[in-house]
Amino acid sequence: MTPEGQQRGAEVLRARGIDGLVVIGGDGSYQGANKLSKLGIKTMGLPGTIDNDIPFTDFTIGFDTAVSIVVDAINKLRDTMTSHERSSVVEVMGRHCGDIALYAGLASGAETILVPEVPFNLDEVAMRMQENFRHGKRHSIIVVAEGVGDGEEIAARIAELSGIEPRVTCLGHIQRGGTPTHNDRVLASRLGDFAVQKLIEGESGKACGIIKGELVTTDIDLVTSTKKEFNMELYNLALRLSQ
Ligand SMILES: Nc1ncnc2c1ncn2[C@@H]1O[C@H](COP(=O)(O)OP(=O)(O)O)[C@@H](O)[C@H]1O
Ligand SMILES: O=P(O)(O)OC[C@H]1O[C@](O)(COP(=O)(O)O)[C@@H](O)[C@@H]1O
Repeated sequence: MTPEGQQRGAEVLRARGIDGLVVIGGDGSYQGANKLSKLGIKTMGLPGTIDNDIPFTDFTIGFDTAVSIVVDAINKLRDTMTSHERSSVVEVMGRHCGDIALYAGLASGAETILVPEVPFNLDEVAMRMQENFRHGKRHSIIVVAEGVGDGEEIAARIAELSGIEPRVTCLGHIQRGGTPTHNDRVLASRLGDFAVQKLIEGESGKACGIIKGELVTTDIDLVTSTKKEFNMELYNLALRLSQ
């Protein structure tokens, strides 16, 4: 947004007597909130994105719901994969962040999880599928974060390398809609209340988050200039459990 647009935004808020603003969103929303705060509007950011890609919070509002939709879909797919002895590539959202793939893959016992944060080798994936097949496990679920590449292309390459042709399911915008989980509702309620409390106490230019169950605020400048760290511990756990 242009500086004029930001200035106009601040003027409109003042003219309407709005003395505090809670902005819910991701990086773009936080940039806007930060600008408004620097123009004298008391502003707090709340992390709202299905991707869970905002640093200084363990979870973002919407992430739990998206993960639960993916887990539900994989549970359903697994029934046919086992009965028909097939494999599936499931493409999930997360253009730059593999958290949806990681949490949903771990929760649903996916055999392989491919995320943009961790380099991978499709030869190894294919070899593992063939080995499993030889040992009698004739189905496989491969969860792919969209940031890694196109699910169809990945499936085609796996078929070439392994001789096992996976079905592809791209969950797309299904992951973004529907009824929020109770975890998301509780998180949103707690964070919303906390943001308003902090505004009343006079804080501004901060983003609210939850770290190890505790509600925290962090300077928006720091949040927007930091990349969220990928949880390698969970990734390695998923890898161990799938072997
Ligand atoms: N520098 C900025 N100043 C003011 N508003 C901004 C700025 N950057 C982004 N925005 C506004 O924030 C909103 C949300 O940003 P967007 O990138 O679409 O989503 P997200 O918050 O999920 O990253 C947009 O309407 C955009 O106009
Ligand atoms: O409609 P598109 O362009 O595929 O966009 C979907 C994008 O939105 C996201 O779901 C994130 O959206 P939110 O930050 O609004 O939750 C990404 O995972 C995905 O890349």
